[in-house]
Amino acid sequence: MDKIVVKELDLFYGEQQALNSISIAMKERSVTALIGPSGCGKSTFLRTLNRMQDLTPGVKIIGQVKIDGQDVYAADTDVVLLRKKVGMVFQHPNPFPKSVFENVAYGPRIHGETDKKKLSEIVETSLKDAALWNEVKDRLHESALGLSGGQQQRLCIARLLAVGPEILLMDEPTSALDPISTMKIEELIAELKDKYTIIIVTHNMHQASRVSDRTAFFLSGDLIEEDITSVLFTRPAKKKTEDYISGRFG
Ligand SMILES: Nc1ncnc2c1ncn2[C@@H]1O[C@H](COP(=O)(O)OP(=O)(O)OP(=O)(O)O)[C@@H](O)[C@H]1O
Repeated sequence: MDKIVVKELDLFYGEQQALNSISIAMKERSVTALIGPSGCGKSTFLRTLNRMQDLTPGVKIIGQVKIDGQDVYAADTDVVLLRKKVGMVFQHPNPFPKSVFENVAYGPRIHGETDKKKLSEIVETSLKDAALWNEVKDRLHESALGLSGGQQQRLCIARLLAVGPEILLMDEPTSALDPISTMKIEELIAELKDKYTIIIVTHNMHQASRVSDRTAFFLSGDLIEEDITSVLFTRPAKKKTEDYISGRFG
């Protein structure tokens, strides 16, 4: 079933158009990778899915984004609920300067959970689901800033999972990590897709082919081609895609 359906989406930063009539559908419980050279609009597109662009002055968006059939840009959309449902992980892990426990408990608390036992359960489950529990269970009350970069990124994922999202947006989640930490995040993505719909921006085509079911290739604000990942990388339909994946530019 389609979880996200985008139709003819244009985005302008002031006068400059950064997305040109993007149409794409993303299935529930699947991983879609967004690839393309720097500045092609991958991150911009990703941020339209949970209205992160609302925070950028001068942005104009035309077209439609529907999640579970609901128009994300409708006037009555509750943006706080939208961001609970559509969580985001960034390029650089950004845990709060608080304990491991408090990082994960933060979201549920904001959404009104006060029961200590319930909070402990949520923290444990979220850390387990983010494949971090075994590494931090004895240091839950130590600062999150003492964790390694890879652990911090998994903590940020646990922090998202704690509020019960359905869609996870990942903007180059491993670009600041070493190869082993990267591998752990990739393994985690493979596990998470049983429950969540995942969209990942990556500069790394090997990563796209390892983690995603479908890949979308962006160029200069256009969605050039979107297909099953193995098809896009072996038999692309468009010349521009072929040039990019064979390393002729970008
Ligand atoms: N806040 C902003 N204000 C103005 N222009 C912006 C803003 N953010 C991005 N842009 C422009 O929009 C275009 C797309 O940028 P975007 O960051 O989405 O590309 P990207 O494909 O994610 O690139 P990268 O891989 O380098 O992160 C670029 O031309 C960029 O300069």
